[in-house]
Amino acid sequence: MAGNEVLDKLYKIIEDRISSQKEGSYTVKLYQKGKPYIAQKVGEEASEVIVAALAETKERLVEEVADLLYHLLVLMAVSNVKPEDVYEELKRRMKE
Ligand SMILES: N=c1c2ncn([C@@H]3O[C@H](COP(=O)(O)OP(=O)(O)OP(=O)(O)O)[C@@H](O)[C@H]3O)c2ncn1[C@@H]1O[C@H](COP(=O)(O)O)[C@@H](O)[C@H]1O
Repeated sequence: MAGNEVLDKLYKIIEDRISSQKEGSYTVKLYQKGKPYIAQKVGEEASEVIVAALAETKERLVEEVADLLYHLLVLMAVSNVKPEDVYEELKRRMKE
């Protein structure tokens, strides 16, 4: 899988978890706690990215960015925002 396909694939898995309510899924656990809780998790993960960027190793930063991206995708999924919506907005802004 090409690197740029990973977020799309993860988003689809997240959508599947939410629709199937798969047992033992962390995504389902987040979904059941509701959007305010998921939004709060995004804030916490963003703070952890900041700490890692300023005071920890590159490896920790990579892990924290991955945590943030995952939680952001869950928040997008429960808000019915697709990755394509974000890609379109980024393309619209893009200056070359
Ligand atoms: N990419 C991720 C991913 N990144 C981070 N996390 C989870 O995010 C949590 C972050 O840790 P925290 O300490 O902040 O949270 P916690 O204490 O475990 O839980 P809280 O009670 O605080 O919510 C960990 O439990 C990680 O396992 C993820 N959980 C799932 N995925 C992927 O999402 C897909 C669906 O996973 P499931 O829903 O678990 O099947 C799969 O492809 C997974 O690989």
